[in-house]
Amino acid sequence: MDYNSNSDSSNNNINTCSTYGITTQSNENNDELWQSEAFESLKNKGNGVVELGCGLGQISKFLFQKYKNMVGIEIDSKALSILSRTMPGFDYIHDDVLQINYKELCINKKSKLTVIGNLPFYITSQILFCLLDYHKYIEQAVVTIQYEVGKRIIAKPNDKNYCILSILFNLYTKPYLLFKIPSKAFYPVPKVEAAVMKIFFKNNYLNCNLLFLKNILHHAFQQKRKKLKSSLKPLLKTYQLEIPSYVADLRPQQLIPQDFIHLTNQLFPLNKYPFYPDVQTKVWRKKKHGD
Ligand SMILES: C[S@@+](CC[C@H](N)C(=O)[O-])C[C@H]1O[C@@H](n2cnc3c(N)ncnc32)[C@H](O)[C@@H]1O
Repeated sequence: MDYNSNSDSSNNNINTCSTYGITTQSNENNDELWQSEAFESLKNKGNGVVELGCGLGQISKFLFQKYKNMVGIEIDSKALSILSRTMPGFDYIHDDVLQINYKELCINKKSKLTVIGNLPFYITSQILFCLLDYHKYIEQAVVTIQYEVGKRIIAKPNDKNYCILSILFNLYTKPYLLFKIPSKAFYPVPKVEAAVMKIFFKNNYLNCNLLFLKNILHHAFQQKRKKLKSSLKPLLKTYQLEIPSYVADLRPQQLIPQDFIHLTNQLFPLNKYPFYPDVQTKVWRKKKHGD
């Protein structure tokens, strides 16, 4: 099966910071990223620029110079109280990034969103799934994440990192793993390596019942060493369906992302299992998170 990816998961294609003129030894030098080419494409005063976890403003101070209409989201009230003194005029929302309604934010800002952030590692995946649920309202994202998560996002079929994140980010976005940031660039030094990702959100929607797509992906990747005829058995049994012969003996890592859409439509066609994307807006996020 052919796989036409926009990214390359090989280590060779992951630049080091110095490729971007960023030496890696100090926070000061990493600051250059936030003033750099990563945001060249923004045309206005940054109406749609949203910083997730703005903290004490280490990144915001650079962004705010350029994008006066940006907004930061931060859960820590102490950080915000300091920020409001050090950066007067900076607009922020005191809330959990997982509870924000990004559709409303997009409408209020009259602009698709550019999401920026040095993401809190403990909820990186949940934030990424949340952004996928709001993909229609987001133009691009530039985020620091764990390097391992970045490798999973850009992984291709048959790569050991190929997983649900790889499939969804391929379907909804064009993801690029730009470069690694050495741990010592952070304080306190994290146990894992970090990397910067740039993600362009495609202007499309997935034409299938997303809840069944999710179900199929979960069953398939929960037991990813098994053939699909075995891993999907419980789901197929519930709906009294037969697995199509062309995928029966394959394992999930052998399918390209589009194959999963195709399979979903074969097993759960929209005319029998309708799906209303504007009503069912919470698909990829965990149920307990906000809408
Ligand atoms: C890695 S720090 C980045 C801080 C700052 N932007 C920087 O780069 O130095 C992550 C920030 O996200 C905030 N944060 C953590 N969980 C959050 C959540 N659920 N919603 C909003 N902010 C959160 C933390 O308080 C912290 O300020």
